[in-house]
Amino acid sequence: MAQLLKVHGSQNQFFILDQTELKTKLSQAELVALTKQITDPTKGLLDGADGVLVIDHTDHADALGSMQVINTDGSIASMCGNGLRTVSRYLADKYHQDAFKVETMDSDLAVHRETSLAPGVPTFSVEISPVTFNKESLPFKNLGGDTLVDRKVPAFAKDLTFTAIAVPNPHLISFVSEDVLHSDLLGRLGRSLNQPNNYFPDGVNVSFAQILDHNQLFVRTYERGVGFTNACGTGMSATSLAFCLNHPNEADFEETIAVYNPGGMVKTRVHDDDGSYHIDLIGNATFTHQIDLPEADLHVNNLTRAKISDTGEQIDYLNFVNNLKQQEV
Ligand SMILES: N[C@@H](CCC[C@H](N)C(=O)O)C(=O)O
Repeated sequence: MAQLLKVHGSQNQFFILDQTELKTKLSQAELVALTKQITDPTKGLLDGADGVLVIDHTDHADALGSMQVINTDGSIASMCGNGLRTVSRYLADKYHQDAFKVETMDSDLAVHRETSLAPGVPTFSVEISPVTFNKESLPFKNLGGDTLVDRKVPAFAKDLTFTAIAVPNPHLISFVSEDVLHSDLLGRLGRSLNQPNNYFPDGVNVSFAQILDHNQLFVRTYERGVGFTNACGTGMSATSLAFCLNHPNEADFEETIAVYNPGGMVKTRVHDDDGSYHIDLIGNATFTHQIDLPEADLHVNNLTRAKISDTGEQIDYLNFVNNLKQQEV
């Protein structure tokens, strides 16, 4: 039998597949086919998900494993912050270690177990880096400069300013009013920049942020390869950096920033090492279900014999979210 886990970070939902536990690893084409099927809200399992996180062996020093991120549409992402927390918990439990690195597409990232955000809510901190702003690394074009930091882009919206940051997956960020946050602009912009367009040839994750207070944000994201998501970890990290850079009187480097999102809340800490930035992303790593199915079925993308068991962890996560709401009232 093979095993998958249904997991989430701030209710950004994924399936975890550990290739090292299989007799025969899935090929890349099989992984993509499985992702498109299992994450589909109607044809998949457990109302689908935003992607699949594939764990494999690594030979990199200090790393316990590697993580590949496959978005629900089958595209590959260089990073996933919420997903990395859940992969970190999986590897921490498997190898009985609380601090180590995980190999991702562009870099080996330091992760560690953190004090729980709430009872029964396993919590991990993950490094978000490398951070770049140049148009080649995002990539972007036709935006009138080599970087885009707190600048108006009338083609995107008349009265808003935008910041583009790669962490290393690409993010476009704007600080907006509550009305704009809940308008249809984010969806329209996200959709148009994630089909063939004149600005972001590889697409881009688009986040709108509302400043709630000093070192406090609410962030909503339209994700590349996914659409609207409950939360985007790299998006909230990139937005925290933009918060420190563009609103220096309202946000502090090296201090904890609370980032609320439709799926809950995470904490970030933005570090400035002489103009080179990295971010700590701290939040839940919840396993909601275990799925057992014959390994042969995974290879042919047949989910009909999957046996699903509930871990019971979601109740504790929802208590954590309900307590956040009570604190806000
Ligand atoms: N939800 C993720 C980001 C997933 C990748 C993204 N859709 C992309 O294509 O860059 C996160 O938590 O960071």
